[in-house]
Amino acid sequence: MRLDVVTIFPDYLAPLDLSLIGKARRDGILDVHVHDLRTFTDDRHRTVDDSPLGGGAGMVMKPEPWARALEHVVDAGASQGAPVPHLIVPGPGGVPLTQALAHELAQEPWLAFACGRYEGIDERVYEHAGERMPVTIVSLGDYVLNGGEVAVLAIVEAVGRLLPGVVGNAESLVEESHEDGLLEYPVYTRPAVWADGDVVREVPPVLLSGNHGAIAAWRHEQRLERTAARRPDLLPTSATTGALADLDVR
Ligand SMILES: O=C(OCc1ccccc1)c1cn[nH]c1
Repeated sequence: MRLDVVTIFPDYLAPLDLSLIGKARRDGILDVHVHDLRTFTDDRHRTVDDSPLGGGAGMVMKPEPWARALEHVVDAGASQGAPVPHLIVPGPGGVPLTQALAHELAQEPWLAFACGRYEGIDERVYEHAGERMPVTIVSLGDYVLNGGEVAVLAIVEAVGRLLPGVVGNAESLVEESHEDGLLEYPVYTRPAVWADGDVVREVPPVLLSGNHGAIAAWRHEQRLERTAARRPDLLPTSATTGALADLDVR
C-alpha cells in the first residue's frame, strides 16, 4: 500500500518510521511519502494560510498550495495500480473512524492524507479534489485537535496493522475490541498470585484450570459485561432487554 501525507509539519509524521509501521515500510508492505505543503507555495514567505472571508477568528488554509500539492501526489504515485489515491482528510466533522472503516481502507492500494491546521482548509479544495479522486473526511471522535497530523498517525496505525505481514501473529487481530462488536476481555499473565505490597492479587481461577471451554465462556461473559457497562450503545437492543438486563454491571 502506498501512503502519501501532505502537512505543514512533516516531522510530526516521524513516528511512522518506528515500530510495526516502520518495519512494514522496511519490509516493503507500506510505501510512505510525506510532503511539506510549503513546498507548493509560490511566495517568498511560503504562505499557506489567510484570514477567513466573511470574517471570524483564526486563519484558513489557502486553496492554491493544496491544489498543487495534491496534483503532485497524483503525479508521483500514478503507478500504484490505481490512477488516483483515496484522499482521507481528518476533521471533527467527518465520518467516524471505526474498525469496519479501517478494514475497508486496508483494502485500498493507495491512500493520501491531507492534514488540516488552523480553522481548516478552504472548502473549494475538497470540491477540487473530489472532482479528481474519492475524498472522505474522517473523525477520530467528537473533539477538536489543532491539526490532522495526530489523527493521521492513528488512522495509519489502525489501517496498517490490518495489512498482511504487519502484525506478526494474525491471531492477535481476532477477538479484539470492536472486531465483533464487543469490548475485549480482561487479560492476565504471570505471576498467578501477585504480592502487591501487603495486598495479594490473584488471577481468576478459571484461567488456571486448563479447561479451554470454561475459559472461552468466561471470556465471552466478561466481554458482554464490559460492553454493557461501558458501551451499551454497541449492544443490539435485544441483548440489553434479554440475558444482560439482569447482569450486575457496575
Ligand atoms: O481536529 C481534528 O482534525 C484536525 C483538524 C482538521 C481541520 C481543522 C482543524 C483540526 C479531529 C477531531 N477528531 N478527528 C479529527
